[in-house]
Amino acid sequence: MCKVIAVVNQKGGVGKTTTCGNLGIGLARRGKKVLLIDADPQGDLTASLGFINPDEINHTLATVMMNTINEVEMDKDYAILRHSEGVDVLPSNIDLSAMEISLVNVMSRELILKRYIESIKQHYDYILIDGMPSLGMLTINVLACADSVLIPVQAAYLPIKGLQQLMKTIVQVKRQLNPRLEIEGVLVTMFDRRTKNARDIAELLEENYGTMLNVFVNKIPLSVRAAETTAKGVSIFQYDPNGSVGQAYKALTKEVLEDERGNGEGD
Ligand SMILES: Nc1ncnc2c1ncn2[C@@H]1O[C@H](COP(=O)(O)OP(=O)(O)OP(=O)(O)O)[C@@H](O)[C@H]1O
Ligand SMILES: [Mg+2]
Repeated sequence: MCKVIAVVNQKGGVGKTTTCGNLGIGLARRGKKVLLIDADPQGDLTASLGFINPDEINHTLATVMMNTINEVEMDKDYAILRHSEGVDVLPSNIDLSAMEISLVNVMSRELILKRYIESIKQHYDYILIDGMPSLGMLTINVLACADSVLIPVQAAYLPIKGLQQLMKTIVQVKRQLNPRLEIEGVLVTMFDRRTKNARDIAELLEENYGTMLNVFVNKIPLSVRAAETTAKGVSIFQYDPNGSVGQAYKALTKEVLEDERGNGEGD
């Protein structure tokens, strides 16, 4: 059984891409067959995995979605790139912006990505989707095809309003498009335990959302190492396996896998 996890938050720069890449590679290191989908026209996930010029890639999520709309057959490897650390990557670039705009005129436009995912999911244990910082039609597509949502939240700043808006969208998608959508959890990122502000925000999150949402026990510490990996095109496990961020993503991977076991699946 394949599980599709959407990494989503309409707030920018909260650690979505970093989490998607490192959790995905973390799961692959635990023997899982993983596909990472870059669903952001910025192409950050694509670039951070070492495919440094996303705009020069011809076959991307945009062409995959266009082919899906036009019912053009694709083989299962169409547009898929392979990363040296054992994950498959479906890249994106600026073409995805035009794609999102053109969705306006398409029938069942919320479900295009879902149609594609259904056609390839038998080949994977996990599909992780890196969302863009907006709640537009692409994000709706991402939520409509996911089994669960992982919400990274930056420890320095808690946008309660933004989270409420996100929850509202998730509830709407659940009601109208995807009844089985669940919350995987809220992940505190860039956590600096030395600052009172960060500790307060972590506490606030627990207090306000702890009963409704699963707040991951493991927080991702603030560390320049996390940012440095991006430039190297590798995961934190390769770049700095024993550092605090590597350990935290390893623990997060374990939490995600344990959750699976709790549902009677997993390794
Ligand atoms: N734990 C961390 N410690 C320090 N810096 C981090 C950490 N995690 C991510 N960063 C850096 O913070 C910036 C934002 O992270 P990232 O790109 O993952 O966020 P995002 O939510 O995907 O952003 P966007 O909304 O633009 O897609 C990046 O420069 C990244 O390298
Ligand atoms: Mg990103």
